[in-house]
Amino acid sequence: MKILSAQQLAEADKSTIDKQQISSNDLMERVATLVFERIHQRLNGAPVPIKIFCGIGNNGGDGLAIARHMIQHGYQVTVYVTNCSKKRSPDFLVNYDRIKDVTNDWPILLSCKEDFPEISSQDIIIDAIFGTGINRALDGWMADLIHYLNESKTFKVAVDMPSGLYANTAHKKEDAILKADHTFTFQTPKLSFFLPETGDNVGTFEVINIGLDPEYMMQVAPLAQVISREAAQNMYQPRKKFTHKGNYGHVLTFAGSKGKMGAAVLSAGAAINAGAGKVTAYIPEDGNVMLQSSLPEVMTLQSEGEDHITDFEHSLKDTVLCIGPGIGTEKDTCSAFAKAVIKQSSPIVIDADGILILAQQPELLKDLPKDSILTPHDGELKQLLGEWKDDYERLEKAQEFSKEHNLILVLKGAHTITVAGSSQYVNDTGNPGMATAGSGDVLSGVIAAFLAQGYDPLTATVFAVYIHGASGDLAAQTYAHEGLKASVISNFIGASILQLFRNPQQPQEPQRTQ
Ligand SMILES: NC(=O)C1=CN([C@@H]2O[C@H](COP(=O)(O)OP(=O)(O)OC[C@H]3O[C@@H](n4cnc5c(N)ncnc54)[C@H](OP(=O)(O)O)[C@@H]3O)[C@@H](O)[C@H]2O)[C@@H](O)CC1
Ligand SMILES: [K+]
Repeated sequence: MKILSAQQLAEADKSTIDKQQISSNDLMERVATLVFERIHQRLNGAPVPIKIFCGIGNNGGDGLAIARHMIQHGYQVTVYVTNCSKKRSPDFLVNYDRIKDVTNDWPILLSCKEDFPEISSQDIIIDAIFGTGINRALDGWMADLIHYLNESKTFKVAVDMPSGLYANTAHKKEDAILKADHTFTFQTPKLSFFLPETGDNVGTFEVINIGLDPEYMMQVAPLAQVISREAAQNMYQPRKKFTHKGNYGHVLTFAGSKGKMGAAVLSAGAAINAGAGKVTAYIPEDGNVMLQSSLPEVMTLQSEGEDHITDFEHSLKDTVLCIGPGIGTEKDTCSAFAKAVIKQSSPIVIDADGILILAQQPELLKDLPKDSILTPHDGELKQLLGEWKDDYERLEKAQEFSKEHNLILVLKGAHTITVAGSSQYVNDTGNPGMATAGSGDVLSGVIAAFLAQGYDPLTATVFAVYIHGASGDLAAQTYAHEGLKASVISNFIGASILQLFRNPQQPQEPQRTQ
């Protein structure tokens, strides 16, 4: 699913009105009806007090139209309009009149702090103050209103966007932004929903298809793409019947050191669990017993170094190299790392200490095969790119780095973002339980396994990130977030691939009858 900028959404809006030969107010009515239906499905006529706060632009117009539908269906609604400017949008004005036709009264105008209504914990707040048209930080009593609403303990639903939030530009820390519990957003999610500095304002969100011009939506170059289940289904490459392990590639993991042999077990184990035909773990000598007893399916090669890898003399022909988990940054490990990456001609997966070594020896970057994949967490990313001032600069710097070195960057986080040149792919699977030691080692093994099975580097990466998150989601259904650990996530890889093609309505287990 594409993520568009606020400006692109306004263009899509215009194009829809032209092509579908409807008025902008017809489109607003369509949107408001769709939001109303979703709210009605959930509330089912419940007699809860609902307070709808409307701005004076089109987001406010949406709010007024939603309010009208709710009132006509018997809901207990009070409508407030933030009287912050005389410049009201034409569609706001149409709906301002229409609601009066229904209630025989004008909505309550708010013009200063003293006008703020009392809010009880039973209320539901619907926020239709600002949407994609916000163009500067809120100030004065409007900022106070947002803080006032945030302080209330009530459930808050945002229309299109939480008010005060920009769709795709950076905020200052002190900006007033509504903290919604749920957001109904129109046509495409906004980039700010996925970024750590702003994502928490959105709560859970659902994207409502409001039928914007399909032609525009098809041709527009998005800011980023969210990898949906459908996209992941299309990436999957089923195995063919008359094949053997040689058809599914050979992964060589270069991982582990004394005290961190788990990283070697996890990356090699994940590569096997994600379908690599063969996996060899290249490890320090002392780790051999542990690795062989933990992973009988995996072959080993040992470095002469007993507690860390000190050398690398092996051939990498027809092998996918996955390098870095738990290797440390000893001097001889760094030279072994350099030897291995220089030898390799096909894309390499580089994680953890491997990224730190690259940051220390940036001259190695030019020796990396094109489309090699780096999977840094933010600490490692800062070593590569330096500090950034906000989430957007982080993405810009990552894009520049990716273009300059012809590499794919996997920016790990709540919504992992894969950056390949100017393209960005936002992952929507995964959960906070996956913030656990070794989770990244598993991801590197999964990416390597898909590369080995013949997926192109970008698809291998984006698909692996999706499957890794989906494995964590499935595992969390049994283990809860707290009980998740990296080896458990790895054991759910197969189940998450199966789940890709299961009907979501289908029960996962037979219903038990007592
Ligand atoms: N895209 C689509 O396809 C569809 C979009 N739709 C809906 O339209 C919404 C976008 O509507 P919109 O463009 O009218 O902008 P909106 O968010 O209501 O605010 C604009 C007003 O805010 C003002 N303003 C701005 N910043 C301010 C500040 N800091 N402090 C104070 N004022 C500030 C600004 O005033 P000005 O900058 O001119 O002073 C202007 O008056 C979108 O989110 C969705 O809900 C659907 O109805 C149909 C399909
Ligand atoms: K809003």
